[in-house]
Amino acid sequence: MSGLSTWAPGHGDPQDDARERRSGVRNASRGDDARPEPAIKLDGAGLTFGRRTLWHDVSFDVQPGEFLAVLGPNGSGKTSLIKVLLGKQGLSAGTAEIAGRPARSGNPNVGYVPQQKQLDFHTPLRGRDLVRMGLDGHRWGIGRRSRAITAKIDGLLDAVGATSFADAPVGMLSGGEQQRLRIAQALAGDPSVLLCDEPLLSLDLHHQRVVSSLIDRERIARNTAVLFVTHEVNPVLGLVDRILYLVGGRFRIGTPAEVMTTETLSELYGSKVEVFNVGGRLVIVGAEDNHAHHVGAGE
Ligand SMILES: Nc1ncnc2c1ncn2[C@@H]1O[C@H](COP(=O)(O)OP(=O)(O)OP(=O)(O)O)[C@@H](O)[C@H]1O
Repeated sequence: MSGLSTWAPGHGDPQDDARERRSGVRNASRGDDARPEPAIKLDGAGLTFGRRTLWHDVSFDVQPGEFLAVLGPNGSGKTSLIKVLLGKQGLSAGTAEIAGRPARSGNPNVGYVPQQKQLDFHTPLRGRDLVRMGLDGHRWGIGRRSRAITAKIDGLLDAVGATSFADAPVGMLSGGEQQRLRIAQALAGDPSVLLCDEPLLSLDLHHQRVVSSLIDRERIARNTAVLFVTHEVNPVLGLVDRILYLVGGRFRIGTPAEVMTTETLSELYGSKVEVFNVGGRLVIVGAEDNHAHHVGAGE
């Protein structure tokens, strides 16, 4: 796998400069003294299942406060990357670190929004219980009823627009309503790294905006690093600092302006892919036609 485009912000693109200011990552990227520990670091990482190599030689850092979108066709290994960072999937090669330590399961500094799965109708929990499960018990002394906990949960429920169904059994809620609760749950622990697997799936346009800007506010307020897997980049295009694009064992990483181009994506897919900017929205033509060739690459 080759990642030709390494992160090199500050090429004079005003949008890039704004992104750096928002995320406060300028010093980190230029090797100044104030360089923080990367929130996420992959070094020579590879993942192979049997004879199939999903990706290899993946090296990149995500800085605190950075918003990285991960794109790629079905089966390109996006969810597997998240599983590695959650410590649920071991690498075949290389290392994966969260804040300087090997990725491990149960890390309270990592928030996770899983790919959507409808909860069982009989799940014996209310919405607010689900959110409460995301609180770090050590910090909040879970078990004690505290006003601070209630206020925290109420604030999160309000932020995702879930107050009106917070006391309903979760299994009875729609997919989008459950998804908003999962996002509140993932944010409840004030994570320093937030891993989101298709968090906008099944949300209507209004709630896509609500959820994206909530995640972004959290990123800014707490300098949270966000790794955001999505098939649809447009809802977060104005928020992302960089894009990691995986296709058939290859990848590119860079700013949206670097990665989301006809030239870069055609090279990555190995066939003609066109990127059009239509009123600020990116329309990609040809990628879905071509990805089938690449899903099995490396086998
Ligand atoms: N534990 C495993 N053992 C064998 N194969 C696996 C395992 N986990 C994932 N795979 C395979 O790896 C490939 C990539 O899966 P992954 O879920 O990471 O892709 P993805 O890019 O997230 O796809 P999608 O966009 O469809 O969600 C799939 O073909 C999947 O079947």
